[in-house]
Amino acid sequence: MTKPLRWKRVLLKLSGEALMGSQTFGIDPAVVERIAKEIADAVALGAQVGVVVGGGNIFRGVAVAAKGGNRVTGDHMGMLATIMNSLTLADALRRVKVPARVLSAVPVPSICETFSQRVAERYMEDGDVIVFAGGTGNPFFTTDSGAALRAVEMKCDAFLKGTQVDGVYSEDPKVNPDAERYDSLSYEDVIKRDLKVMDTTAIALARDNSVPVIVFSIHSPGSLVSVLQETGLYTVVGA
Ligand SMILES: Nc1ncnc2c1ncn2[C@@H]1O[C@H](COP(=O)(O)OP(=O)(O)OP(=O)(O)O)[C@@H](O)[C@H]1O
Ligand SMILES: O=c1ccn([C@@H]2O[C@H](COP(=O)(O)O)[C@@H](O)[C@H]2O)c(=O)[nH]1
Repeated sequence: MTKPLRWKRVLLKLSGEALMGSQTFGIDPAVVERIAKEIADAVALGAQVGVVVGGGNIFRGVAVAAKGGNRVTGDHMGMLATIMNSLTLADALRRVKVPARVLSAVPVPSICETFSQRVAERYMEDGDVIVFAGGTGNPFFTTDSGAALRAVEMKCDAFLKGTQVDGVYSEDPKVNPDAERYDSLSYEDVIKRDLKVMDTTAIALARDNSVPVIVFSIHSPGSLVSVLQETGLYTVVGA
C-alpha cells in the first residue's frame, strides 16, 4: 500500500545551482527532466505543488554589486534568470504530462502570465503545477524569500527546500565536512545561530505564519516523494 502524504499542498524551492548538474553554469536538461519526473510522481500521489526556482546557475545581483555595479540592475537580471529557469522547468513538466503554469512576479506578458494569488489558487485547485517566477518581483530579496511568501499566500502545508545538501548543519557542510547535521531545529535556532542554509527573511516569514520548512537534497533520487511521505533524509525547521 502507498504511504499517505504528510503534506498535501507544498511549495518546493529548487536551488538554481542544482539545475547545473556537473556544469559550472546554466541548465543541464537531464537534471531538469529528472526533477520534473519527481514532481510528476508527487502529483500522481495527490500532492498540489507550487515551485520556485532560484537563479544562481545563471545570475546573482550581488555579483554585480561586488564588482561596483548597480545592485538594482543586477537584481533585475537575477529575477530574469529565475524566469528562464521557470520556463525550462514548466516545459519539462509538460513533457511528462504534468499541466504546468508559469506565473511571474515580474510582468512579461508575451512570455508568461503575471502572478495573482487568486489565479494561482484556481490553477492549484485544478491540479496544475505552478512555477512561480521572478522571486518577489523586488530587488534586495532572494528566491528563498519569494518562496516563503508564496508558501504563505498559497496556504501551503510545508515549504520544501530542495537543495545541494541533505539538511541543515551546524556550519556549511561544503566548507566544513565535519559539521553536525540536525534532524530538526526551531526557527529561532536557525536565526540566532545564523545557519546560512537560507536567508533570515525567509525563515522569519515561515515562522510568523507557522509554515514548517523542510530542507533536503534534490540530488538524491526519489527524495521529493520520500519527504512528502515523511521518510528519507531531511531536516525539519519548525516551532
Ligand atoms: N548551516 C548550513 N546548513 C546547510 N547548508 C548550508 C549551511 N550554511 C550554508 N549552507 C549552504 O547553503 C546552500 C543552500 O543554498 P542553495 O544552494 O539552495 O542556494 P540558493 O541561494 O537558495 O539557490 P541558488 O543556487 O539558486 O542561488 C547549500 O548548498 C549549503 O552549501
Ligand atoms: O525576489 C527576488 C528574488 C531574486 N532576486 C535576484 O535574483 C537572483 C537569483 O535569486 P537567488 O535566490 O539568489 O537564486 C538574486 O541573487 C537576486 O539578484 C531579486 O532581486 N529579488
